[in-house]
Amino acid sequence: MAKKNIAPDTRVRVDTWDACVDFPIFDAKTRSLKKSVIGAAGGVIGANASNVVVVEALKNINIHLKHGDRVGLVGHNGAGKSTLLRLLSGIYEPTRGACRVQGRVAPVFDLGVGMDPEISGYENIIIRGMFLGMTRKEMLKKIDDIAEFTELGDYLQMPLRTYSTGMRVRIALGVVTSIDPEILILDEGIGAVDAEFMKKARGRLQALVERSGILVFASHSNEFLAQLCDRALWIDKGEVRMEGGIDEVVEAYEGPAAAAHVRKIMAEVKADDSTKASE
Ligand SMILES: Nc1ncnc2c1ncn2[C@@H]1O[C@H](COP(=O)(O)OP(=O)(O)OP(=O)(O)O)[C@@H](O)[C@H]1O
Repeated sequence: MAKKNIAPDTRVRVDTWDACVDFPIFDAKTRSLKKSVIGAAGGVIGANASNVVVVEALKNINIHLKHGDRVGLVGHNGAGKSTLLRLLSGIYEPTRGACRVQGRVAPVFDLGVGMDPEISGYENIIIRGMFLGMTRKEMLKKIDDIAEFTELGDYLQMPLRTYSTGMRVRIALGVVTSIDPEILILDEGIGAVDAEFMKKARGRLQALVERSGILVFASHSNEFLAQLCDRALWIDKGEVRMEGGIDEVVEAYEGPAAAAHVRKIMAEVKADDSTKASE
């Protein structure tokens, strides 16, 4: 894709300073937890000063993102990736430490939020856009373009409850890539679309990130990470274990074969981009 010379917006930033998120679990018994337990998956389980069981989902997170950063989050189940996305979206406040997000955030992870199963795809496009801060009038101007992008045809007149997960994701991606969020927060769920559609969406997502700022994307799919991001954070038991290029982090997390696959995809994306740039 041809890079446009747009001056980076220094106002758009994401910063966290020693941010922690604990979940108190009031109905768990501390007596059965003799000491802090570390299992293979999940955050550390401990107890707070009042002897209430707490899950330490995030611990001392320091991240500093600026315009143009495209960061992937990798890590085991329960490592804290979704909690971090929610912290950056303002859904969770840090229990300790601080988190400051400057810019318009569009979270695309809870496809249930801002969508109504009983109304049509068309109407859902409008309410999803309104959920992300657009007006009805602005959405009406964009609806034809979004409808065409989703390729859902007559299905757009059917109630959303008749859609598959991937069809819902098409609507969510169509809406989010048609508006101009400054900070885009995506998770795994977008992997529910088929490969061909993802290829199309990738172009729009990349254009969106170039136009408007920061992407944070949590995924177990190295393929999607390599397509959308250029840096990665390995989240492990609520902490940032490593930060670096996608291939370096995947190599440390999953080994050389996975890293080789990531490098192959990065090379394909680069070749694809230079073809488009010369067109
Ligand atoms: N609402 C909640 N209440 C209590 N504990 C929670 C809550 N949400 C997450 N946790 C705990 O916080 C830890 C981090 O969970 P999180 O969902 O952020 O992990 P993840 O890295 O996104 O995992 P996955 O890859 O499986 O989606 C886990 O131990 C989980 O049990």
